[in-house]
Amino acid sequence: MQIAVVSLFPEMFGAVSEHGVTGRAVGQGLVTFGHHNPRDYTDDRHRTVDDRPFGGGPGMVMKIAPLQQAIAAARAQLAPVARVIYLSPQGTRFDHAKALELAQAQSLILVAGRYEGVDERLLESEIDEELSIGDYVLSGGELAAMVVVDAVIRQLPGVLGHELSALEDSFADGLLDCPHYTRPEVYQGRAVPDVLLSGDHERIRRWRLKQALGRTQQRRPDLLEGRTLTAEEQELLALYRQEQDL
Ligand SMILES: O=C(NCc1ccc(CNCc2ncc[nH]2)cc1)c1csc2nc[nH]c(=O)c12
Repeated sequence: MQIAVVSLFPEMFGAVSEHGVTGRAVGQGLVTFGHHNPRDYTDDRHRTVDDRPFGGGPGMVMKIAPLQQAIAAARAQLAPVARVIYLSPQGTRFDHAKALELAQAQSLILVAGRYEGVDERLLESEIDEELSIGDYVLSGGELAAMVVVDAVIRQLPGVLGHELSALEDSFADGLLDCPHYTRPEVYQGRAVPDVLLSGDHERIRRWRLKQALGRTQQRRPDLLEGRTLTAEEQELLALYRQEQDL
């Protein structure tokens, strides 16, 4: 997959392109990662990328031309059909389904805004879709773009160790994750649940599924609404509630 970002702060993206699983994917060439700074496409001495809003009001708006030229440069570098996404508080909510969908694309161009946003005519002429990562106010689109990059790269074949880990990623099957433990077996008087030390893999599988179901119901009941529970899951959830005196 080819990814290009259009941003005034390209150096921010090192967080995903130079570290961890995503950094390794870039290093291995599973993903190519480029960036284009609209400031490099300005033609005035002050390299102006923003201007005051028509109609007045606070803040500044990003000018069309530098963005459009940066996007054109990105298009020129990528495979012909690139999906162009603008990260925006006005966008549709990014989720796992969208990450899976974007992972099918041959190339992605992610446009991150600053200031109050971009001239609407840029959106009309260049952007295929707008994505938000949630209902809170960020200082720009870069962090949101990195969230999208990380979630999408993880879904590419060959990126994660054994394929199963992507499937086991409980968001993939709509549940929150179970608790995790590692050495020591007792830490400051707190012991690891015996079941995990039992070596009984079926018992461990059931315990983990019970915990995932119970925690999902307690913390994110909305995730269970769209999900039919198997007979085993219903049984385990009932057990969890008994154990928690729910
Ligand atoms: O560029 C982003 N944010 C910068 C930003 C933040 C606030 C405003 C000002 N909005 C005024 C307003 N809001 C409602 C009515 N009027 C403009 C731009 C961003 C990209 S994706 C994303 N996902 C979640 N949160 C985000 O902030 C983002």
